[in-house]
Amino acid sequence: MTCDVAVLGTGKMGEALLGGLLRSGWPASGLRATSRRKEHAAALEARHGVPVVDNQEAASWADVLVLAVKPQDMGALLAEIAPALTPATLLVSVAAGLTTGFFEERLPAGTPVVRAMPNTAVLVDEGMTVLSGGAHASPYHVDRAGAIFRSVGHTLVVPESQQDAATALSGSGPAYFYFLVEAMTDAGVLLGLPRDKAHELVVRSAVGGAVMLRDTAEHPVRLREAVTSPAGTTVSAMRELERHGVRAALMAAIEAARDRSRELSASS
Ligand SMILES: NC(=O)C1=CN([C@@H]2O[C@H](COP(=O)(O)OP(=O)(O)OC[C@H]3O[C@@H](n4cnc5c(N)ncnc54)[C@H](OP(=O)(O)O)[C@@H]3O)[C@@H](O)[C@H]2O)C=CC1
Ligand SMILES: O=C(O)[C@@H]1CCC=N1
Repeated sequence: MTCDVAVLGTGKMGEALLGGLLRSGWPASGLRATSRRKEHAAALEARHGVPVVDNQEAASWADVLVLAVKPQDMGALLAEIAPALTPATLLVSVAAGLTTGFFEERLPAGTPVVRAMPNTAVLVDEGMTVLSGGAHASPYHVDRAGAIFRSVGHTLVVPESQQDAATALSGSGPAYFYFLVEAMTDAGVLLGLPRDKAHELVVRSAVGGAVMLRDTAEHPVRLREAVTSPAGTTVSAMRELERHGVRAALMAAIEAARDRSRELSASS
C-alpha cells in the first residue's frame, strides 16, 4: 500500500524510517523529507535522493505525514503545518509520550492521528512498532500507518492506554540490551579477556540467544534452565544476579521510563 509520505524531522528516527521505506522499495518520488538545517537537508538529499522541502510544502503535498521531531518541538511544528493540512491528511506521530489528544487539540477538527512507537531496529528491518489510533482515525488509517512500519519490521496495534508502557518496553528496549552487552563486556575484561574478544563473545551470545527466543518458541525460563547445569557455572551467576536485585532493577527502570513517557505530554 504506497501513498505519498513526508517525514518531518529527520534526526535518528526520522532518517531511519526514510531509509527503511526506500530499502523496502517505496519510490523516492512518493517521499519528501524536512529538516530545519540547510547543511543537513543537503546531506540528506545526497544520501537518499529524496526531495527535502519545507514543513508547509510537505504538509500540503503528502497523504501521510510522519512527525519525528522531539516531543518538546512538536507544538511549534504543529502550529506551522496546521494551516497547510487538507482534511484527508493522516498524521502519524512517533513522539514518545504525546497522546493523540495532544495533536487533535492543535489540529483542524476531524484530523486523523495515529500514535506510533517504533524502535531503532527499523535500521535493520527488525523494528517493533506499537500503533494506536486517535478519535478520528479509522482502522483504515491505522493500517495505512502500519504499512509504513511493516516495511521496516513488525507492528502491533494496542489501546492507547498501553502506549506509555510499550514505549518504555520496546521503544527504549534496544538501549537496555546495549547496556547489558556493555556490562557483560566489562565483566569479560575484569576476568582478563581482551576487550575486542569479550565484545565478540557477548554479541554472539546475544544474537544466538535472541534467535533461540524467536525461533524455538520456548519460554525464556526453559531456555535458561537448559543452560544451567547442576552445580555448574550458570547457577552461580544466577544467584548473584538475584542477590543484586537485577530483576527488580529492570522493573524499576522500565517503570521510570513509563512515568517519563506520561510526563512528556504534560510538559510539551
Ligand atoms: N531514537 C529513538 O530510538 C526513538 C525516537 N522516537 C521519537 O522520535 C522523535 C525523534 O527522536 P530522535 O530521532 O531520537 O531525535 P533527534 O534529535 O535525532 O531528531 C529530531 C529531529 O527533528 C528536527 N526538528 C526539530 N524541529 C523541527 C522542525 N520544526 N522542522 C524540521 N525538523 C525539526 C531536529 O533538527 P535539529 O537537528 O536541528 O535539532 C532533529 O533533526 C522523538 O519524538 C522520539 O520520542 C521514537 C522511538 C524511538
Ligand atoms: O528516549 C526516548 O525518549 C526515545 C523514545 C523511545 C526511545 N527513545
